[in-house]
Amino acid sequence: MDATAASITLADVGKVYPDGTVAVADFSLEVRAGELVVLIGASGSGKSTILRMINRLIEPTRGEITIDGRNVLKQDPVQLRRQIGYVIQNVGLFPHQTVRANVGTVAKLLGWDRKRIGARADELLDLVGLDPARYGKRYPHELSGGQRQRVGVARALAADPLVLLMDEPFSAVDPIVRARLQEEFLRLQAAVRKTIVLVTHDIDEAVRMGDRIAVLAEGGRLLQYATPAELLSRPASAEVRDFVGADRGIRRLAVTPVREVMAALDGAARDGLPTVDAAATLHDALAVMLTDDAATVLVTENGRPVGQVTRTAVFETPAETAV
Ligand SMILES: Nc1ncnc2c1ncn2[C@@H]1O[C@H](COP(=O)(O)OP(=O)(O)OP(=O)(O)O)[C@@H](O)[C@H]1O
Repeated sequence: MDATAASITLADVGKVYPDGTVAVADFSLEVRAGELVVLIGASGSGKSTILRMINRLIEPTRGEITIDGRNVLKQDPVQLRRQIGYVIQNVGLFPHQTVRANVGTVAKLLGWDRKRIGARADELLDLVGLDPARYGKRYPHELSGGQRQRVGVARALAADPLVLLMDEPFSAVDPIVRARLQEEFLRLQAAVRKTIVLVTHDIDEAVRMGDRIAVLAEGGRLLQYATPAELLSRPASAEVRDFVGADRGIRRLAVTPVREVMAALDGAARDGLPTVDAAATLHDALAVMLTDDAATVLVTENGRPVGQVTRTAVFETPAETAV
């Protein structure tokens, strides 16, 4: 298969556990190929259940799930899982196997020869920033929490899956390591462009990582499915607004491009005004304004001024959807 990523569709999916708990009532979502979608919501809202239905660790009680148009419920679950990377909170590395063997697990199950498995494991360790010569022969207990998490990601990517499912992948490490792992992971994702569904309860992580964010309430009720910027500037309901938090205005700055709020150049003197690139965020523009004590910055594209942003415009919130 040439494709490196696949679209995922969940249509009217539900899960009632044998004890009668309706974990997910009726959930639908489309994830585009190569997109990183975050599922976020209160504890018990059904996030993990939804994630695990995609690789059939949990069998849905209703609805249809397709990956690139193929119904996952009609595929052999073991075969299916080998094409889907899965990363969980405490990684679940095999304690008695070396790092290299852990990373090669799925490739081995797929019947690759030893040389190819070894080469692939080293390539993946490199990719997640662990020197194979230094770490390949170690055992999981000889690594830090952050390093273990990287091995988990390398293992999930080893068989080049079309889809990656991640359940609170960064929550077991301290905030500083977490931020670094998130950043590294985004760089990795820019290179491999997998289709990723990531579960978190951390709104900052969702905003930083997600191309789109699905906000869930109890029973897998989908409150809003939107880009981070849209979610923060136009929460669809009071429930979503409460969930994304009081400091959403600040978060919005980090995900809104200056391009979205810039005004036309007004003929007045531009000499000496600080500049930001059109690809920069409002957060960047504000930082420049504060550093240079300026009320206006010029927005440039390929070095030429194309617009301007004022300090007032930075803090203007677009009209919210009525609630
Ligand atoms: N095996 C099970 N049997 C019965 N109920 C279950 C089972 N697993 C989960 N549940 C229930 O289903 C609901 C959804 O659980 P799920 O783990 O999907 O939520 P979550 O959003 O991932 O929660 P958290 O953020 O706390 O991890 C919860 O009410 C939970 O108690």
